[in-house]
Amino acid sequence: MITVEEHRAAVLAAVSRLPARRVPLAEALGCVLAEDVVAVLSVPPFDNSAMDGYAVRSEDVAAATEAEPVRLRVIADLPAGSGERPEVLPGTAVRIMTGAPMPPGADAVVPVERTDQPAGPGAGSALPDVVAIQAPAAPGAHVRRAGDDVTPGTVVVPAGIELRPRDLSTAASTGHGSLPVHPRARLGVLSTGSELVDPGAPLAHGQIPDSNTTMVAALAETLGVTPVPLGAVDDDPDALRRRLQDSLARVDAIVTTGGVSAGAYDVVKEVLAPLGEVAFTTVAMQPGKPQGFGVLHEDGRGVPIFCLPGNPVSVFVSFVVFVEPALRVMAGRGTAEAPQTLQPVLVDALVGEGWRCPPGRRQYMPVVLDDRPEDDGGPYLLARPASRGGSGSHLVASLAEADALAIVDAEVQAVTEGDVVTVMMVP
Ligand SMILES: Nc1nc2c(c(=O)[nH]1)N[C@H]1C(S)=C(S)[C@@H](COP(=O)(O)OP(=O)(O)OC[C@H]3O[C@@H](n4cnc5c(N)ncnc54)[C@H](O)[C@@H]3O)O[C@H]1N2
Ligand code: MOO
Repeated sequence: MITVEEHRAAVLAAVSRLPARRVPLAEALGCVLAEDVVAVLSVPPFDNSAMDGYAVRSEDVAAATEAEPVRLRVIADLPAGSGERPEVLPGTAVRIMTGAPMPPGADAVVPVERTDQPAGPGAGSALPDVVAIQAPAAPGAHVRRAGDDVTPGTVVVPAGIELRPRDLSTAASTGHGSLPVHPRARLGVLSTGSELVDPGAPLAHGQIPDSNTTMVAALAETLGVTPVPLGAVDDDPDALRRRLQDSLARVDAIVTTGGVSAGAYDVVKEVLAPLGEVAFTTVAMQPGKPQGFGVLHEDGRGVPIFCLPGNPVSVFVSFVVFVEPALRVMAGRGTAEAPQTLQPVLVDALVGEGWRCPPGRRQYMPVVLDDRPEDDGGPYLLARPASRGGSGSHLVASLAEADALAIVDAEVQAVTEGDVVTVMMVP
């Protein structure tokens, strides 16, 4: 048996960041930006109105009051998006909407509420011949200047960040329709086992719902990875071989579940072990002992393949401990040199109810966390097993109860009430 660290190091040595490519903004959310975003456009791109109202020459309206309004001839209407440039000469005004370009000659906007005209659409929205301005407007009033926010050439989003919705808005408003990113990985998800049927379908004797495909695909989505469901295959070596061959071109990595231990029908091992590219090993952990990992080659590209054990809790733990770090490296979000970038957050918890541990294997125990009422300087969280059945790798239904995985060293034989354990917060 090898240690968790040894297996994870072997995995990380074989994966690398996906090469950067340009993707449309709609596909860039959550991706790591490969190059600085440099503004091509100013924001705003032109002087424009901040209010619905009338574009005027400020000197024309300097003396305007409600009692003695200044009357200006309305020469044009400028909705946002208008490409017209009517010139505002002394004694005239242009009706203007928020976001429309300031017309030449005008240097201020009087909001519609400071005129004799009705506000809003509908009746009364016809363009008047004359507007009575009831308040003065200083030069620049309600005008948003071109480049107020950003001018061309400015770095607006730095390379290396994980793109958030507002970064995408910044890129769009500064002139970009696509960005160079380390793209979302596509993770092929393949379950094996002749006992599997689709979730929700009726079961014949001996059959069970395929819960692994759904869980692995959803785990991928929580990481911003695109799941590519490859279905469930029977314990038939030819069918598995064909499915893998047909799938390689459309994925960047593959997770299989099941078929990796010592059974007579453990088909994943049977098909992949002879290729020599995938090594099968046992890792000193519980659950998740049997593991396969390697790199398949397709068109000059390496496609890492994780062959996880079939038991659903083993799949969950193996995903978090081995697959997630690799996917984070592929996305450019983590590196082997900074382990905290590869896994969910670790915190301490006080044990409220103990459990037994397997000899010689590090245990990943699904636990429920409760807040502690005490404030004695100890951990704020209280941990107890998520399932009365302990850490059996088939106890899939109670996995939903768990908030975290308690990590217990291989030498520990039992965790008892009052111990402090490290727990990994899991999705
Ligand atoms: N003689 C030995 N037997 C087993 C060993 C061993 O060392 N020697 N190891 C045990 C451990 S530990 C594990 S974990 C499992 C791993 O087995 P496999 O990876 O070969 O998985 P399967 O046998 O295909 O399935 C195991 C279990 O999980 C259920 N399963 C499988 N796929 C799904 C799915 N998609 N959705 C829901 N449940 C699934 C399957 O029905 C089995 O009950 O091996 C032990 N045996
Ligand atoms: O290692 Mo297996 O995953 O215990 O159940």
